[in-house]
Amino acid sequence: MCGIVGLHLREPSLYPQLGALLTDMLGQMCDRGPDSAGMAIYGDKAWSPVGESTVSLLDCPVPAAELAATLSASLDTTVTGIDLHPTTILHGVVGAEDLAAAVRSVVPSARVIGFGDDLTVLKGVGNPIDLANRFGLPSASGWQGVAHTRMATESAVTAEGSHPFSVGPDQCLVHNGSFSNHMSIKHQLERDGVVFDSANDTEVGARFVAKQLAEGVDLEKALLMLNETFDGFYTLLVSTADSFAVVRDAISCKPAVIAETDQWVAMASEYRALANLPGVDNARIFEPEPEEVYVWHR
Ligand SMILES: NC(=O)CC[C@H](N)C(=O)O
Repeated sequence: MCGIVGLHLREPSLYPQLGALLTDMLGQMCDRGPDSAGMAIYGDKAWSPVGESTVSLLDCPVPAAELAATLSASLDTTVTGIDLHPTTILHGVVGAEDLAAAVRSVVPSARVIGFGDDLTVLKGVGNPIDLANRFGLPSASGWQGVAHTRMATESAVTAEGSHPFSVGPDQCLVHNGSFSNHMSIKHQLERDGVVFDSANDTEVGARFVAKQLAEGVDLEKALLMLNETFDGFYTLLVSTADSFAVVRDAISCKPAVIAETDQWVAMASEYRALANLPGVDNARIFEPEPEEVYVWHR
């Protein structure tokens, strides 16, 4: 299984409710993925302050404040750290790629799991709703959020194997299913210089999409290329600094439902995760078609 939920808000008055709405959606999907969970929030002003970049990392060997002090000295700017075990968040007035590079050099054993101007990624092992509450997701705000509950198929149950996979700036990809040809695609990407963090099949999809985006391909085209390249089962929710997208494989046996109103676009593995959204009774609700790419822009 695995459970996916995502919410792209169009109506700014709903931004303060993003975390509460997403937590309720995630709670409905706990039984689809009890192993571990993760979430990506776009625009929370405490985790990703305006004008600063944010880096999320796993398994930081030192307290966030200590790492932040070291980074502040080496980058000559103020870096702030937040401990949300096992995730650590760092933000500062410095480019996201520069902050991520500095983190990798100061704490090479830690794993960068997200970076960007607007994005915070949180992941962990355990009951998804317990993790969400521990991270403080219910009080998060923002304009877009994605969450995932994992039942592992392709790699061990670890925080690094949990979704989202966020491997490009402000990008996030979550997956229900399993890719059947991911090893050959991974080897090709490695020959092209792409470096992987985990043995997970979903990371291959995320690295493939990130590579296309980095080369200037737009998100819709990148997902069409993914359709042409990847075999297996997949429902994917992919988000970027300004977009929210859904794509499924040709057979589409992994469930997905989309609901859309003037105020928001939401996607989930099952309708029950959408049932409490405000105004859902008047939403346009549909099941995404096989191999069709759906993209909404901010
Ligand atoms: N159950 C699933 O959908 C698993 C997704 C993915 N193959 C993983 O193992 O992380």
